Amino acid sequence: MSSEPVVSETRVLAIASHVVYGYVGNKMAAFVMQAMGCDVAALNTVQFSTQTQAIHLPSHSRVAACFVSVTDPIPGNHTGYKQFKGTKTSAEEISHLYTGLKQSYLTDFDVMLTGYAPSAEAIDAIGTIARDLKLRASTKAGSFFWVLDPVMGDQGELYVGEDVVAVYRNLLRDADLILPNQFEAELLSEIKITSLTTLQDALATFHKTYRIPHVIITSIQLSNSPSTISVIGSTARADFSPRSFKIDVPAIDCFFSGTGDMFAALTVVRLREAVKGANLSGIKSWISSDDVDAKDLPLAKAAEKVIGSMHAILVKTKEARDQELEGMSGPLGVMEMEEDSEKRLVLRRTKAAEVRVVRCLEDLRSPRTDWKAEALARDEDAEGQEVKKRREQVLEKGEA
Ligand SMILES: Nc1ncnc2c1ncn2[C@@H]1O[C@H](COP(=O)(O)OP(=O)(O)O)[C@@H](O)[C@H]1O
Ligand SMILES: Cc1ncc(COP(=O)(O)O)c(C=O)c1O
Repeated sequence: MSSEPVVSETRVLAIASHVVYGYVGNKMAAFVMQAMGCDVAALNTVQFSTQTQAIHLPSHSRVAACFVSVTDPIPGNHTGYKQFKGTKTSAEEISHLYTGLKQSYLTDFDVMLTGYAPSAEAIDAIGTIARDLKLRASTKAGSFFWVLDPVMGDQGELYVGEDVVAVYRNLLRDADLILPNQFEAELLSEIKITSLTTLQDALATFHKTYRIPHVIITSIQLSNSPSTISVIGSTARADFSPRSFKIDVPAIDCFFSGTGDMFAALTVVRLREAVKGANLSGIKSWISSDDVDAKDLPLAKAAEKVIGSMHAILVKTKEARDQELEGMSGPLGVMEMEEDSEKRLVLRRTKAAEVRVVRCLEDLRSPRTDWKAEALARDEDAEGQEVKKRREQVLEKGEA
């Protein structure tokens, strides 16, 4: 494993959550990008005590727009801590903070990375910032690239208001790369992904209808194999049809928090590197022709490295967590209040592991090279090729 070069001179505006404890949102993304040599300006959309995302509050109990104070117990499935406190940044505050940057002429960002935002209004405000940055970059013939992680939910459950979906759909046209998970891709494309064909249809919708040049669906269950996570990426061809690839990764039997943010941050770094720091905006400047095979796309090369780092770090996180949990199977009374018991209680209750990112800098910088992209065919293509092969065999036999 050779040490990888880090990206220099990349200025990123990162808009996502802040948590006091743990590694999700900007706590994860800003750390990763800074560790890899980027200058990061972090604008926080919430300030919470801990991760919360996987807590699925029913719509009627969703908390007020500006202040959150949730106490134990929270009903339903959750993978985060059962309680959290904190505040949400309003749309006005987000715009105000950006105005502050503009007034000081501090808007020369190469990339904007956006993650979780707490309301439709806040997401709208983020869209306005993206458009403004794009306009400013274009008037100076500069480069600007918006990586949009449309954080809305997972595995069939929304953890934002229903009004957020339409707001994201309105913003898609301005994004350069989107990073939905399977559920978010289905919500945005309005296509249920059940096969390679429907997957390609969803990708085609992003490219053709929304004119998004690049898409990575960060996790998808395509086959019936629960032991594999597929990462699917696509860069549009000149006619906006998908040119897609797949990278299969073994699923680790553990829930992690912050993996979406880690994936996004590493993608920013590795994509800049894959195009050798070139202007990311204007797909033509760094993808010369339609002949480039899907598996050789800069997006695919970047994704291979992203996964190479992530998988190594997640394996180590799981090992460390297993060690911590080892020997904790004895009875644990809620009344045991000494520090160790409290910690054990928290560990047991919290299903989502905090990724050990700060302890694994070497894995961030020198990704493993085990995961390779392969071009993705459409079901129909595969079927068509099978039919063609059989026809050729019949013809050969006939001629013989
Ligand atoms: N249990 C897991 N096993 C292996 N890899 C995982 C696991 N959970 C997350 N990942 C990695 O994290 C990436 C992003 O995860 P994903 O669940 O799609 O993020 P999110 O839904 O938070 O946006 C995946 O592409 C995969 O590489
Ligand atoms: C407040 C909060 N909690 C938890 C998460 C979990 O993140 P992930 O979906 O990447 O695991 C996020 C992600 O942005 C978050 O903002």
